[in-house]
Amino acid sequence: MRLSRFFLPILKENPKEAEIVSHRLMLRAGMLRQEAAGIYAWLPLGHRVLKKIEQIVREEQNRAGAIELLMPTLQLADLWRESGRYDAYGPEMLRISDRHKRELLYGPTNEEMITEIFRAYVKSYKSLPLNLYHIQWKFRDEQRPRFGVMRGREFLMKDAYSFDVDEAAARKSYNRMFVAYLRTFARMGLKAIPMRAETGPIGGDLSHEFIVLAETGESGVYCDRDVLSLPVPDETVDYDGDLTPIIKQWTSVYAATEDVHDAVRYESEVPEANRLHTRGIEVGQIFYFGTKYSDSMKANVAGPDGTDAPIHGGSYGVGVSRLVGAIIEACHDDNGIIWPEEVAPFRVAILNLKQGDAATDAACEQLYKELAAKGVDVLYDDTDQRAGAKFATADLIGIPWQVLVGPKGLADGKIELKRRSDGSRENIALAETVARLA
Ligand SMILES: Nc1ncnc2c1ncn2[C@@H]1O[C@H](COS(=O)(=O)NC(=O)[C@@H](N)CS)[C@@H](O)[C@H]1O
Repeated sequence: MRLSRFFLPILKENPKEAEIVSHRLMLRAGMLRQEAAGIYAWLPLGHRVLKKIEQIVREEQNRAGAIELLMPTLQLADLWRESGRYDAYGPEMLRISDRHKRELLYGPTNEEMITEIFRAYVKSYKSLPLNLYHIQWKFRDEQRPRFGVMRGREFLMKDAYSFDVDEAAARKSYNRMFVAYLRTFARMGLKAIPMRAETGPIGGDLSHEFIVLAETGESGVYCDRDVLSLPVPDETVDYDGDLTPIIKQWTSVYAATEDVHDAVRYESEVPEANRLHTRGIEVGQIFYFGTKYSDSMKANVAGPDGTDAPIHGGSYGVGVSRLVGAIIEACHDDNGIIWPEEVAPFRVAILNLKQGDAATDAACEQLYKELAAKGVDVLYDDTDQRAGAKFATADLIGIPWQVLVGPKGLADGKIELKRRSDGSRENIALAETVARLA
């Protein structure tokens, strides 16, 4: 992409409404624009990151055996009356009536709808286990939307729903999602710690929140520092195998959100030096809720003995749009964002330090073409800004690799390669650059 033809409305000043660094940087880096309280337009740079995050979530859900579909954002109120949640959900629910005065709502979550889809088609235990998911916008009329995408009103969620014949099978589905979440967040360069959590309006009695430690996080957390160095399963993990050793390893080290914190256990189990009481950002939450929805909505299957019984369910959410902010909270410095390579909007930024100089322009064009031909996401700053402004922009928007091309270096056949994450620079031969970055 040529920056001269992109749409990147960088802000020079810090927007006053931004209270936390991720909100500030998303606005300054031209990633996001507020259209209403808690409702955002995703500008091109932000949209590229959102899509990269979404794709990692999708890949790990698919690897764990979940099957993608897409449910609508609008749902019939009557569907929620079946489960009894229509009134229970409270003011966070956006209630809508259409031209025929039919009562609808903008879905805050989809347990009822996925249960309706399931019960319409699945009648036998032989079709289980089943895990269906989608990546869809949600609406929750938060009292106080704040911190940008961290607590929005319209936000993007991956929500998966598992269906099993009994609790034992449902716990296996839960464990598959637990492991998939460990992998998902690690691939984004995050340390997200699974912590025992409250179940709240979703229900059930087993839930883990996946928390990224960050001072600005809304969740208070207590954990044993050792949990930060546990190994994340690699891509050879066998989702059809026994995952309990992994779950046991990750749940035997103390880690709990403040609403389920057990001070006595914490004090007795966690050595003083290992105690970590801090804050964190909840980037995902998983629930086992048994027959909560299948009872009320009559989602039954015939068991091996032929008798009908309600399925055992679980739901598994990831805050896809919240993750954009969470990653910035975890990966930034005074100059701006530092994108982990897997989610960066572009992998390489080419900075032409003397726009208009024939040799420099030619070298940049050549590099741009060759890198693009190798499928590398490149942003070529071909604007007529002076070099200092180009450095500042590249640092602000957090592109992992900067290729600095100027007449002095070119005279020796060299360019300067800068790594955004640690600021390290090295002079390399122009001819080597593509091989280094492709
Ligand atoms: N207001 C919000 N703004 C941005 N992200 C949010 C918001 N509310 C929740 N999320 C994200 O969505 C994830 C899942 O939301 S949840 O309420 O915990 N879980 C569910 O809704 C279940 N139905 C999972 S399928 C959360 O972990 C959080 O990362």
